[in-house]
Amino acid sequence: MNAVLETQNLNKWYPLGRNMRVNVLQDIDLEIRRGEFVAIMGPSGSGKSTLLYTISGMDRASSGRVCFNGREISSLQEKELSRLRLGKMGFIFQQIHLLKNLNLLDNISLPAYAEGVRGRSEIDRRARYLMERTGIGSLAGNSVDQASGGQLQRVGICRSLINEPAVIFGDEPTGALDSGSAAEILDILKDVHSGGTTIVLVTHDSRVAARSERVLFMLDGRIQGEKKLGTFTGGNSEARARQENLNAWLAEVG
Ligand SMILES: Nc1ncnc2c1ncn2[C@@H]1O[C@H](COP(=O)(O)OP(=O)(O)OP(=O)(O)O)[C@@H](O)[C@H]1O
Repeated sequence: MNAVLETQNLNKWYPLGRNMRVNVLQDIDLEIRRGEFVAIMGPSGSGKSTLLYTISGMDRASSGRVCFNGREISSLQEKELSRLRLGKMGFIFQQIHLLKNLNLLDNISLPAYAEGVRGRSEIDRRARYLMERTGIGSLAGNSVDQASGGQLQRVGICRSLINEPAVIFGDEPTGALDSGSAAEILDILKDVHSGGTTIVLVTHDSRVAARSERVLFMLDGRIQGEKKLGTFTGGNSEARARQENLNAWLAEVG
C-alpha cells in the first residue's frame, strides 16, 4: 500500500439555519503517496484549509472516508486521533504558537514529552540536532522573545519534526515571512522531503507550490485539477522555470 493518505467521497458541510447547509468540501477522492510533496492551491474560500484540517484529523468529515496509512481515521475517538496526530503528523502554521515561559529547545521538545516514548536525553539530542540542521543551533537557550520571525518559523519546523512524523502538514508556512526567510524555509522543507517525509502544504504562493511534486487546484470545495511537476532538484533557474510552468497552468484552470 503506497498511499499514506486517502479520501473517498469526502464531504464537509456546516449547517446554515434549519434546513440548509454550506457545502465546503464536496465528494473529494484524493490519494497522497508516501514521500510525496503536494501543494494545495485555489482562491480564498475554496476549501483548502478545510481539506488540510480534515485529512489531518484536526477536523471531522461530515461524510465519506479519510484513511491514514490504510486506517480509517474519520471514525476514531478523539483520544486515539490526538495520539495519531502527535506521533505521526507534524503541523506548521503561518503563525506559530510557542510557550513564552519555555526556551526554544524546550518548546521544540514538548511534543516528544507529550508522546512519552523517548527519554529526556534522546529528546534533547534530537531537538538539538534539528536546531543545528535548520540553522538555529546557537539559539537553544533563547526565549521566544529573543528570536526573529524566520527563526521562530524554524522552531516551528523543528517542533513539527521532533516525533519523526510520516507527514508534515503546512498552512501557509511562509506566509508571514519576508522573501529571504521564506526561501530558507523552503530549502529546509526540501531537505525534509528528501529525507522521505511526506509534505502537504496549503499555499497561495506559486513560488512555494513550484517546489512541490504535484499541485492540486481547488474551486468551490472540489479538486478542479492537478498539475504534476516532478521532483525539484534545486537551483534558481529550475525554480523559476517550474514557477512559470505552474503559473501558466493556474491561469488556465483559475
Ligand atoms: N465554521 C464554519 N461555518 C461555516 N462556514 C465555514 C466555517 N468554516 C469555514 N467555513 C467556510 O468554508 C469555506 C472554506 O474555508 P477555508 O478556510 O477552507 O478556505 P480557504 O480556501 O482555505 O480560504 P483562504 O485561502 O482564505 O484561507 C469558506 O467559504 C468559509 O467561509
